[in-house]
Amino acid sequence: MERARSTSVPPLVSRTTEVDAPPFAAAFDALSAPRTTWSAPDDALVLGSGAAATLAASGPDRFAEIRSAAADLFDSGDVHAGTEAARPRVFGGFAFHEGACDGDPWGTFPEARFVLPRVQLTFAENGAWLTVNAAGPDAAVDAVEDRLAAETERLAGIDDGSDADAPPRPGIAETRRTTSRAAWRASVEAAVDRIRGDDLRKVVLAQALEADLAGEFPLAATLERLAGKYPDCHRYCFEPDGGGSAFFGATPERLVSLRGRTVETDALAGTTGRGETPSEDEWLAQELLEDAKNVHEHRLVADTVREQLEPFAASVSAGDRRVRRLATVQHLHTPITAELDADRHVLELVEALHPTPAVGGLPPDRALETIHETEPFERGWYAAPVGWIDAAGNGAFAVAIRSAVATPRRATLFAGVGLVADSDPDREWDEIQLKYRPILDELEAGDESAGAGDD
Ligand SMILES: C=C(O[C@H]1C=CC=C(C(=O)O)[C@@H]1O)C(=O)O
Repeated sequence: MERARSTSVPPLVSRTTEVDAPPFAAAFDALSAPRTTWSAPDDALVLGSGAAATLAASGPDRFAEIRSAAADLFDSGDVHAGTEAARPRVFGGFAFHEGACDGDPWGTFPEARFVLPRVQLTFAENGAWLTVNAAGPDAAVDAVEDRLAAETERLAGIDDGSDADAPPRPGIAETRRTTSRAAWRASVEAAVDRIRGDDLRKVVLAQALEADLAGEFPLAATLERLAGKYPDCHRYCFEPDGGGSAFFGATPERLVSLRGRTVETDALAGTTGRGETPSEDEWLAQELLEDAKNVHEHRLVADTVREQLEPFAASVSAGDRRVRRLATVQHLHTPITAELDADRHVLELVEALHPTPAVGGLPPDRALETIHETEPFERGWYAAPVGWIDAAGNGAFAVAIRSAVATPRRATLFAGVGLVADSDPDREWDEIQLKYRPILDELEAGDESAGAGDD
């Protein structure tokens, strides 16, 4: 069994001060790799830089190994934080399944990797906070306090970029699909046959789209634009050691958040487009709420999430099914909350829930087998859990959809759809194109872009 590797070991020293922070994009550009960003509708925006400790793991025990490495790291913390959100956290994610990072563009992404940032800038409701973390035998309070003073000064000297225009979108020179329309039709028909044959109840099949960029990819500006357009989504960005590429996105799907014994999660599945007018939007939403295929596809997710939480919970309750409206699509959404029956670590819940049938399928083993046999690319961290963990075992995780891996001149986008017995290949193809839009819109540079055609 491979053990989680920690490049640094406790003790952990962490100091925080309140700062006047520059705008997010200016701070992001000024900080060094590996950089991490995390932000959720009910959470502070955190920007991490460097690694005071890196926890990595692979294989079937990767969730447990990260949990135990994080417990070791946080075990002997000497932490002074001015506010809850600025306390040290490790940020990172997991591969969708074992072996999912064996191939392009995932070469630099381990199957599980969490980083305690050396420098953590937190934009919270009660102000901006700068945290410096150190871990390992050489971690010393004096050195951390000196570094905090130096980083505060450095932050104050960052040009806030207010005189400069945000860098433009890079434009797309060329795109390549992993899956032709003919191959897609054949795959969907084969999956639907399996579902009708009782072998499978649901499977989520995905595609990837590789885009050669016409100009340099402006990561900070892209993250800032996504934040403006998707304020209700979880936004995330992870650079592997040394930087050079980044996995990022804006996902509407929370996997799980745990604070104390209170769990919040979402069932999100079943999709339609946006209308041209408010009344068309409303009509589409109503049709989605009543559509038997989408309701079935959604119910499988909501029921499974509830069932998976039950063994941990004193109570589980689900809200009404509703429509979640995003900039490019509308989804069926059921919010689910639970109270745990005992203290648990958030990664126990992550492991139990992933992959939900919103990104895997049912039964899970058969769905994963179908995904392996069908998809001609590796999912890597796409559709997998990304988020953070703190010293108390609290944390928040999102499902990394509406995402891409980007290097300065290339981006690979991912999108998938849930298939049930009456799924139609062409409608599902169109849905995939809609799900590329959040990232594609940030890559295309108006008219001069080649864009992603229909076939
Ligand atoms: C797998 C994806 O979306 C999932 C989440 C919401 C709705 C979905 C659907 O309607 O098919 C998918 O289950 C994706 O965006 O790549």
